Amino acid sequence: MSERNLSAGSRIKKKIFLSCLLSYAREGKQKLILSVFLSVISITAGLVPYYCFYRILCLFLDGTVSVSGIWSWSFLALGAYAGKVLCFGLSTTASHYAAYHILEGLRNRVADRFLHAPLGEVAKHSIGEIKGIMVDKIEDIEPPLAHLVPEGSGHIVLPLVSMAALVAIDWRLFLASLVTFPLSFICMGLTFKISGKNYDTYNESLAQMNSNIVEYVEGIEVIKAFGRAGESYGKFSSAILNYRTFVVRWLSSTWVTMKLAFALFPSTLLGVLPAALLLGAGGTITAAQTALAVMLSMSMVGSLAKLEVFSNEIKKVQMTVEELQEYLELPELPEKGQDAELKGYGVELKDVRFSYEKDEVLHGVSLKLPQGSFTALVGPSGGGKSTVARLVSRFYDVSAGSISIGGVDIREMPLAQLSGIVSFVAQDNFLFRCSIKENIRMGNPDASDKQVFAAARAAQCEEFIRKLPNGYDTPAGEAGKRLSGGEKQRIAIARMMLKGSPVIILDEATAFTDPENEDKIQKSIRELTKGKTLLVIAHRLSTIKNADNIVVLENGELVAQGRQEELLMGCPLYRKMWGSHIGAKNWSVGKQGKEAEGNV
Ligand SMILES: Nc1ncnc2c1ncn2[C@@H]1O[C@H](COP(=O)(O)OP(=O)(O)OP(=O)(O)O)[C@@H](O)[C@H]1O
Repeated sequence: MSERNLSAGSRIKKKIFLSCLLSYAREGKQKLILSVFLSVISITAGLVPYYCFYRILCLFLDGTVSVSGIWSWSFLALGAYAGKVLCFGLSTTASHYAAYHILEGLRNRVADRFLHAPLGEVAKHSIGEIKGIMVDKIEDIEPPLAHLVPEGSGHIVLPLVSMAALVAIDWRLFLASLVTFPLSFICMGLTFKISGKNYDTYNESLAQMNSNIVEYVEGIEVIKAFGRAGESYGKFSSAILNYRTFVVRWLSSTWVTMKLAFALFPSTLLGVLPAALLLGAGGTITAAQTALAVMLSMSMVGSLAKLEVFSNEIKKVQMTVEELQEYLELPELPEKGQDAELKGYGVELKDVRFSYEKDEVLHGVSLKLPQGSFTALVGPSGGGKSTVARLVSRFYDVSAGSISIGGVDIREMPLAQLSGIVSFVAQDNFLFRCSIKENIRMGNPDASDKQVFAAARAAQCEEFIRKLPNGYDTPAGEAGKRLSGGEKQRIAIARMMLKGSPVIILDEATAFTDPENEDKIQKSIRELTKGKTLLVIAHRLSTIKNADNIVVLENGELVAQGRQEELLMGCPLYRKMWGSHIGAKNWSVGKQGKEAEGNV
């Protein structure tokens, strides 16, 4: 069991898991109360036919039997039975409604936590693990939740009423009904103890299996390319085998105690039947009371058996909620509630230090991006360029120092305000499962189709979108498979253009684009970002040579900054990078028999 799980587990023990669940029911709460109420009526109504039968028996035994008497008790029994069925149906409908509200609340809460947590916290969990908890585990608690509260409360009431009736007939009958309880409790306790011990291992092997499945499917291209199909399939199938072996062993370890508990707990008849017969034979109770005692004892069997199943289910729900707690309490980036008043959209980094884990990757970076300026961030790989971009977008908080926009520390403004101000286009861009048009419109949900098309044209998307089977209406999932990396990047740029935010960060945003299109996109970007604060990270130095300020970052430190001419004169690292870039360009253009320098 991981440390994270341990701490989450100990935290939840202080909370009552049921109240934690109910806190997510919101408008489903009234339905849940209604469901409990209807269930208690249903179960109590289920006892009425037994009572009616007892009264009919009394009529026979007393010699006062009449057709009208039998009819009226029979009608009452039938009416009560119909009421029981109706109330039960309404009760479970209401409880399913409430259960799905709780599931919705839990999923929304986890999704919201992921959105507000630092990216590092999200990255600690594999996709398989997250899918396992958000889809499967949460779904698994629906059936117990929908049946547990309404039916459970009804099944508690019925044995209580039956036992009270047994006390009313003769208290010894009540004691006799409890005779199998101690042994069944011992067996149940043992079952819980054995299951509980293995629950964390079960979760780990389930998460492992989920992760391997996701990895296998996601990495299928690499697996094929490197001829690792056999090896990867082996890893995948051994995770499934491990899971199966563990679960079978786990179930076998509790089989005997669980079955004994299930058999003994509802066996009230074992004590009540001999006791009722003895008391009846001795004349302490009447023959009708003897029959009623036996019927009452039999009426409890179903409820007690259900209660036992429910106790198992409750334990499972409790364990799932304990596990969920880690996600429900994922640390959030602290944020202010009210929009901050900014003095413009200039960005400033003051002595910024940052570590993803132990090692510091930015060592006191100070940088000013005046409003409306074009700043380029260049430097060797791993120097910290993308980290700066992620920090300005507040995917993480700085470890020391500060970042401000318009003179306000970005930690002092709500995340929604910041995301409205900053547009971030990364190298790998994600397309959502909706049409290409809607993917672009995500930049500004209020944009008209005309504005969406204009942004797509400016980002050089129009030509390839028109070639898709349904043009702009092609689903991105379908199109995603046939779009190149560069085309996906251009869609992300169109999205950014439509958003029109005052601070724009492009992190290798055109790296996959061919030179001809890149040139056009760069022109559009420059046109559309006029007056905006632009931060561009690029390896192709020709795309940023006209920047107002080129910042060279190496090993997490700012080595030099200035315009291209100044850096070529005063920064050996930049000169070397430029030389390599020109060399590479000469080589590629030279191959096509063109003049390189003229194009730079
Ligand atoms: N999520 C992460 N967790 C831990 N370390 C990270 C993470 N992302 C980046 N790093 C490390 O931080 C350092 C800076 O990485 P960063 O991606 O900012 O560099 P970069 O200059 O953008 O590199 P490149 O030009 O190759 O994109 C590197 O040493 C990298 O290994």
